[in-house]
Amino acid sequence: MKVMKFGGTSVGKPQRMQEVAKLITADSEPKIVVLSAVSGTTNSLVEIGNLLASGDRSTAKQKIDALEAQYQQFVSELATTETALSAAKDILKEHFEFLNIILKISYSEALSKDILAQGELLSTKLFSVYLNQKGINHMLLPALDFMSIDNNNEPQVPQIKTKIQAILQQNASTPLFITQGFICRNAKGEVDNLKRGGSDYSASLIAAAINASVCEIWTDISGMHNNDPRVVNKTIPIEQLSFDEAAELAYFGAKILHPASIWPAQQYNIPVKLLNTMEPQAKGTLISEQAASQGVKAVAAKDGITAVKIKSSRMLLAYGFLRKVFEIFEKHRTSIDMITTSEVAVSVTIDDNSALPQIIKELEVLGTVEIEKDQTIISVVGNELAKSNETLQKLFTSVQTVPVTMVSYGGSPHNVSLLVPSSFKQQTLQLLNSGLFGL
Ligand SMILES: Nc1ncnc2c1ncn2[C@@H]1O[C@H](COP(=O)(O)OP(=O)(O)O)[C@@H](O)[C@H]1O
Ligand SMILES: N[C@@H](CC(=O)OP(=O)(O)O)C(=O)O
Repeated sequence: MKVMKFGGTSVGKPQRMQEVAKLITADSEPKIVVLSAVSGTTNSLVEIGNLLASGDRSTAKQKIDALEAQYQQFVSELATTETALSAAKDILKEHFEFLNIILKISYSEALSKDILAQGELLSTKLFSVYLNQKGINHMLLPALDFMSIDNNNEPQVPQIKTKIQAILQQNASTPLFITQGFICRNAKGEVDNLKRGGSDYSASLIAAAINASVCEIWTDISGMHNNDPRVVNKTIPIEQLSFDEAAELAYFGAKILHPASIWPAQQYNIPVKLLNTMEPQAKGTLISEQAASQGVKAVAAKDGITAVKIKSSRMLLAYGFLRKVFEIFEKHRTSIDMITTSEVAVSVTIDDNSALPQIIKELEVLGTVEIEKDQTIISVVGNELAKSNETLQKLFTSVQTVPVTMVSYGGSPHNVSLLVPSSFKQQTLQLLNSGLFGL
């Protein structure tokens, strides 16, 4: 059995859904198909939630109506029989009535998650209507029946496994299951989600839970590219990556994959393929245990980083100092990305500033604290990067003109990270594209 995940752009138009139907029926292997929301929908739902949170119900109502009008147009193109059109319109009625009811209820965090879940519920149900119209045998598998996270927002893999396997056993003759990416239930049993872009994570978790033959992530580009195609002019696809390399790239900003989407596949050794819905013949990228070759594979950038530098003469020869620093970040549930130390100072980077004022206050007991906001981590990812002197030499020669504020290497042999002011991000990615890849 395999897992095929289609992202927002792959189901973003009625014609795209028709293409997806062809791709999932191209071979006879049983499959679980994971769909994201139609592209743009989750952003609209976020806006609606934010408007409700700020008490602006009338603009929220306008947004809901505009979204409904888009979906009415969508279903009028997708459904070509009266039965299908009526089924699709019933689905829209149900979900837009729900959004309109929410307008009247007082806003809460839990309600905002319910709002966000409407995108994936709509896309999967409408796709199911289309499959019925085409006479394609399938079953809708509600993600809220099996996908769950614990108190720390971590997926509960053993429970997911038990639940999904029971459903599959009860429906052993069904060749095709359609389910929602992104959405799940939290420890309180409420509707929740795996964070933006989380459908990749859903797919990988499902692939791990059913021990799939492969986890295919279908998107709008032919695999992982060597650099961010939204930022630099020329990029090339990478044919093969190891799990470790792919995880580094996903974590450090390659938007094609959700940051956490690799570990479930890696833990259960399930190959992941990145493929293009618009160009299904293209090779894409195979992600597996094996790294194809040594050397640099790709560069990625992660924005919205803050550097925190703690200087203390007391650090000199003081054991336990780093523990005290890390405990403060841990207490405020703020994870650290990069770390560098010298004898008198330690610098770390964080991507979540929500607890920064309290963190600074507590760090100031240990030493002087300097903060640098609007930074970007540029990660150069590959296999055994430092085995070749040439790689490091080329890397640092490339970025000679950039004011690099931190450098990190050694945490893994697959990553060299540089911290640069965000205003230098594009220039740095471009310089590395020429210096490391000759592009
Ligand atoms: N290194 C990279 N390789 C490929 N795509 C990348 C990379 N970095 C960023 N991207 C962007 O990721 C996009 C695909 O991810 P995403 O928009 O989440 O797709 P989907 O909606 O299908 O899940 C591509 O269109 C591309 O612009
Ligand atoms: N719809 C969700 C989940 C997701 O993964 O979407 P996509 O596959 O289009 O990145 C989001 O926009 O965050």
